[in-house]
Amino acid sequence: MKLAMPIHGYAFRLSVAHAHYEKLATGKGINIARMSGKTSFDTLLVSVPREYVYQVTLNRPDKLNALNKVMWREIGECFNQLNEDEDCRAIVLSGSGKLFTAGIDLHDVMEMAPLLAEQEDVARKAKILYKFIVSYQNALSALERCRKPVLAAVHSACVGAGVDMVTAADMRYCTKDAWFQVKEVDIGMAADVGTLQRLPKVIGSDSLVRELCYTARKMHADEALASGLVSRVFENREKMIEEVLHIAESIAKKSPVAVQTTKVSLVYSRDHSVQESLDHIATLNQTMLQSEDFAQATMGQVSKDPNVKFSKL
Ligand SMILES: CCC/C=C/C=C/C(=O)SCCNC(=O)CCNC(=O)[C@H](O)C(C)(C)COP(=O)(O)OP(=O)(O)OC[C@H]1O[C@@H](n2cnc3c(N)ncnc32)[C@H](O)[C@@H]1OP(=O)(O)O
Repeated sequence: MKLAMPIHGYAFRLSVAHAHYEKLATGKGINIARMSGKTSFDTLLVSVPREYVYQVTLNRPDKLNALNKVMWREIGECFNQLNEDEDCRAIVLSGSGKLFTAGIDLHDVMEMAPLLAEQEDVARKAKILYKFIVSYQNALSALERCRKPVLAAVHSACVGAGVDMVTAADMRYCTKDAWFQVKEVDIGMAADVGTLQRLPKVIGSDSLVRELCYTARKMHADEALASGLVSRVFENREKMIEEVLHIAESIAKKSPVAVQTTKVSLVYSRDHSVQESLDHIATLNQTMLQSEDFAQATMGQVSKDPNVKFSKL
């Protein structure tokens, strides 16, 4: 079948965008990303294992990747930068060492008490806490605000703030020894950086969400799969990373206009009515369907060409 596509006016240009980052080859054949803005992070390892695929690894293995103040800040900075990075089309989020993350750094939590004690008045104390909470919320919401799909790859354990974090990701995968724990009630608090807001939308069963959040019991990989928290379970971390990178790569080969508009629309639709969401995508696509990607991808389908290359976005 031949399809005439009005491609005149579309400049099928090679990307001339200025280089945003430099890839540095390492001995392992993985490229360490040097992004615009901050070039490296103290608590995160950022690499480019496949074309257009970034991997962000939580990297405090000695402390089981507990989220300390620096890591909270760097997560927000990193995902905000990747949102802007035209060389990034999909992101794999993983943890280094023994497990994915042990949640918030409990030493930081304990440091809060003397800080609050400096203030006598409840309103002044509350103001300090409010700023903390909102800045931590924003750090994790950066995963969701980032237009590039985020694929969380969880090995061994994902505790407390880790669950807040992965529920802000697009997809979740885990190893067969993995467990998830909404641990906040065990440290005497209601979760406040995403789990209570997003987990009910992810796994659907309100009853199960409440059980997990009130009891802080562990949910193991088989139950995480059955409940829909994760899409797939893998034998071990190595096999999981390999396969999740493969999924990310398949996303990165598609039109960035199509994928990123899809993410924006899915996030919007989760929080709005069907009609509001239909209006929203109609408004987006009245522009996006004029993109060169639409013409190129459609022609690729018609001509059965699986190797259409899309310009950077
Ligand atoms: C505005 C706030 C919003 C956010 C709220 C978030 C809330 C939460 O995240 S609640 C959950 C907090 N996390 C925990 O309660 C988990 C604590 N850790 C553990 O229970 C165990 O470490 C674990 C079962 C995960 C693993 O046990 P394992 O025996 O394998 O390891 P450990 O010997 O316990 O730990 C090894 C070293 O890591 C340090 N560490 C572990 N977790 C944390 C942590 N959350 N914060 C700080 N440090 C942690 C542990 O102290 C060991 O360090 P070292 O003694 O120097 O070897």
